[in-house]
Amino acid sequence: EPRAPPENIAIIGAGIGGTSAAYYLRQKFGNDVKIDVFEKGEVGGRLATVTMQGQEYESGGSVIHPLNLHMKRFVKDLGLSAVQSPSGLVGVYNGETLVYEENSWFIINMIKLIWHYGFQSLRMHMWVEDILDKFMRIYRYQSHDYAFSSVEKLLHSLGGDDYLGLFNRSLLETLQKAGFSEKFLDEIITPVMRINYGQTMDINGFVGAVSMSCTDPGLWAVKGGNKLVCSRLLKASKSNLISGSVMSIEEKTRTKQTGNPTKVYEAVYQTGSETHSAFYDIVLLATPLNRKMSNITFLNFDPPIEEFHQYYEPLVTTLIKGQLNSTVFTSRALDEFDLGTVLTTDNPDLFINSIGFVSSVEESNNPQPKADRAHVWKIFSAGPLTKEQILKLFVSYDYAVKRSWLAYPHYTPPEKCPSIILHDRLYYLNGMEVAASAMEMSAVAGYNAALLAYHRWNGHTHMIDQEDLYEKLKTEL
Ligand SMILES: Cc1cc2nc3c(=O)[nH]c(=O)nc-3n(C[C@H](O)[C@H](O)[C@H](O)COP(=O)(O)OP(=O)(O)OC[C@H]3O[C@@H](n4cnc5c(N)ncnc54)[C@H](O)[C@@H]3O)c2cc1C
Ligand SMILES: CC(C)=CCC/C(C)=C/CC/C(C)=C/CSC[C@H](N)C(=O)O
Repeated sequence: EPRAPPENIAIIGAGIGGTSAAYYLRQKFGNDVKIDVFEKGEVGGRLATVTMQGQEYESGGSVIHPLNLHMKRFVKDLGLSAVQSPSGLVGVYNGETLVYEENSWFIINMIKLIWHYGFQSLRMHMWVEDILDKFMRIYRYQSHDYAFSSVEKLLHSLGGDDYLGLFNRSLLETLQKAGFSEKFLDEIITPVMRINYGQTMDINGFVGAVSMSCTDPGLWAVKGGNKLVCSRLLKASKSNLISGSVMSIEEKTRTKQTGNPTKVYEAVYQTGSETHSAFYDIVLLATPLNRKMSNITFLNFDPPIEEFHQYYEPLVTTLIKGQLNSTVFTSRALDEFDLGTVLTTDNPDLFINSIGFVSSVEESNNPQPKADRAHVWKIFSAGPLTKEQILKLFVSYDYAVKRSWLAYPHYTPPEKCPSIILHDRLYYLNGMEVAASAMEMSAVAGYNAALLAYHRWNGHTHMIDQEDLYEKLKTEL
């Protein structure tokens, strides 16, 4: 007889990871289970917007890759729509001059890239494409309900030891071994790592490939804001949103009038000034568990639940409406400055990682800012910008809005991913970020955790950590 479904499930965190998990748990366990989703801040988490002059702009997760099939499917299933997110013409600034500038003519760009870097740009594109092709296998595995009990086993299922090896070596080591030149690595690869992860090529090779995929055409975003996916997933999953902060989790034994005593988890949480507790059969932790980001204490577990010390990179997103001082980057006349995004090399004198022209969440990016007009620009920096620094970058500005984050893991390969199964029916999603931090990665983690919880609840061990899945499913239609 199939086991009766659980009565209560708790998900801590209403970002894309937690809300994806809620969506898939509902699909697997059916309509009778109660799903509570706890959120201490805004639904969406690191998918967030800031408002300037009545317009909303992405301040957190902004672009989605065309091959991110979970995000694509959510937008379709949840009645949302996409807007294109072109970055406009890209330049690379080294603190003195633009070492590379894109041209609006494709053929000119090809000639410039070959002139400066030979065929390395083409080789890089092929390396990234191979890694993303293998990553796409996860969608077939999950569509057949297969789950993995660790991030390492999931990565290994995509491409064996070599794929897992990406995760254990730095991007620098990987690309040096592949024969890429220092000039190409310093002027093209490092600036992309700086805009996407605020780090250098010391990050692991897998997240480096994920980061480089952001140079592909066809990047998009959700019209109205990427965070809408989370609120719509919550609604579609018929979950209960509890606006409160979970402080502790402890395993308890509950005896009922009928039947045997059962093991449950007690979650103690605060809403406003009041403290409450509730009991759950299954708990999913959909937030980074380091103290600064979630501050959840695991009480009386034996053995104790590991402490999480994963350092997350501080990052500040600043949105400024003003007229860019293009003379910072080039001596050319203002009206000849046509770059939409300026990346930077790893120069300690530079106080920004990047600056890019952005449109509101309601419209597609118009990639061609007019140099003589005030636009909204998004700046990523390690710390808050001073007024002097802003006045260096802008001839004049009307508004500046900033949002500070603990944005992504600080990557230090060889990486050791935290466990997904922390205890019998206690699951952790955000270890996936140690492989790569992106909204699609959290959606994959949410789906995987939902499948894992479902199969472990029902004893479907054959659906977990299956070897050679790629070969097994190759013949499936
Ligand atoms: C500035 C920035 C730019 C980015 N750009 C991109 C991009 O362009 N494309 C892309 O794919 N990714 C991007 N990312 C990464 C992406 O946004 C994240 O990987 C993803 O949103 C993480 O989702 P999550 O649900 O795993 O975690 P989060 O979004 O962090 O959600 C965790 C939630 O848990 C809540 N929480 C924590 N502790 C508790 C508690 N004790 N009780 C209750 N609630 C709790 C938090 O408030 C939070 O809402 C960016 C991130 C940042 C910061
Ligand atoms: C998960 C896979 C296979 C692909 C995801 C690619 C992707 C969208 C990665 C996001 C990387 C990231 C964290 C970017 C942050 S900055 C984004 C953008 N450049 C901006 O300026 O907002």
